[in-house]
Parts: sequence; structure tokens; C-alpha cells
Amino acid sequence: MEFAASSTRHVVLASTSPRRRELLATLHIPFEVMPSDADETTPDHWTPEQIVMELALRKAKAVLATLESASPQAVIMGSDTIVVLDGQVLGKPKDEEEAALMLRSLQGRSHHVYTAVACIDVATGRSEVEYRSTLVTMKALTEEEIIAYAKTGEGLDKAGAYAIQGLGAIFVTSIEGCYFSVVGLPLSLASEMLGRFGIRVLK
Ligand SMILES: Cc1cn([C@H]2C[C@H](O)[C@@H](COP(=O)(O)OP(=O)(O)OP(=O)(O)O)O2)c(=O)[nH]c1=O
Repeated sequence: MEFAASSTRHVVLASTSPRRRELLATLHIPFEVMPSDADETTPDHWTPEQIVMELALRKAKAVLATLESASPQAVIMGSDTIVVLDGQVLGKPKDEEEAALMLRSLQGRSHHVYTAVACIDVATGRSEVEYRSTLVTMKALTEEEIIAYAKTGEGLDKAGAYAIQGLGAIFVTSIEGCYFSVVGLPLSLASEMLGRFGIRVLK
């Protein structure tokens, strides 16, 4: 999407995730997408909250570094999602085998999905970051189901190796908290934050 960069208040989504793009599009606000190549390594002792908030901010800051003078009216939005089971952080699996390993550990119990949203006002440099946590319960799975699902490849680019918005939905028996946060962008939080940056979803 093209903007008259100096005059239109709009969002720059610092993301490569097609899910985040689709979710943000549901808010019907002007936005463009810029991939962010932020380093995603964090110290081992960090809490899930610290990890997602720092990574969301890093993604937004990485785009800010490339944008500053061109789009003074922009609000940059970065986001990060992780799955946490017994204090252990599950990111994206590196292959089918690791996907199956993650699913084996998640099945038959509940885990938390953390997603943070960071916003940076390009004009002032003001930033905010907040997170939401959702409790997801998965039914018990057979080894055949785990292997068959891992083979679909659907979970390979997803934290925890499943997609609640896809075929992975058949494994999820209940959730407590924001569904959209599990998919990668908590929309109620995102719209609240954008409102504080002068971008209102409902006029
Ligand atoms: C648990 C779960 C995660 N996910 C996704 C959301 C995130 O896109 C992804 C976690 O990886 P992230 O590193 O948060 O994001 P990303 O690499 O996809 O995109 P970005 O460029 O913004 O960094 O997992 C689902 O789509 N469905 C699910 O059910």
C-alpha cells in the first residue's frame, strides 16, 4: 500500500507473518508491511513476558532504523508470539521431527501462548509494549495423529508447531483468553494501543 508519507497517519507492520497482516487488515486502518530482521535470541533466564515484549520491540525498532525520515506520520507495530509449557519456551520447530516432539509434549494438557505488541511513534520516538497470555488446552493425541499432523507442515512456521486457525484446531478443546493472540496479534490490545497513538479503529 502506498501513502503520502508525510500526511497520512498509518501503521507500518514490522512483520513477515501473513497471519499478522491478515489480522491487522480486519481493523480497516491504513497500513503497510515491512519485514523486520531483528535478532531473536534472548538470555536463558528471561521470563516469557520479558521475551515477547523485548522481541516485539526489537522488531519494531529494526524497522524504525530504516524508516525514520521517510514516514514521520507512521506508527510502527511489532509483535512476537511464543508457546510456554512448564516454564519452557517453544518457538518455531526447525523441522518435522522437532514439530512432532513439541506436539508430543503439548498433547493432553494445557499451555500458555504469549503474544506482545509494540508500537513506536516515528515522529516522537515514543514507544509502548504490552502482552497478552492465552491458556490453550489440547486433547490427548495418538502417535499416528502427531506424525500425520507434523507431516502436513502446517506447524513448521508456528510457535509450538501447531496452527489453531488451521487443521491444528481439531486438537484444541478449549482456550481461555484472546484467540487472536494465539494466531499472532491480539486485536483488542492492538486497537487499544493504536488509539493511544492517535489511530482510531472506530471513528
Ligand atoms: C500457537 C500459534 C502460533 N502461530 C504463529 C504466530 C506467529 O506468526 C508465529 C510465531 O512466530 P513469531 O516469531 O512470533 O512471528 P513470525 O516469525 O511468524 O513473524 P514476524 O515477522 O512478525 O516475526 O506462530 C499461529 O499462527 N497459530 C498458532 O496457533
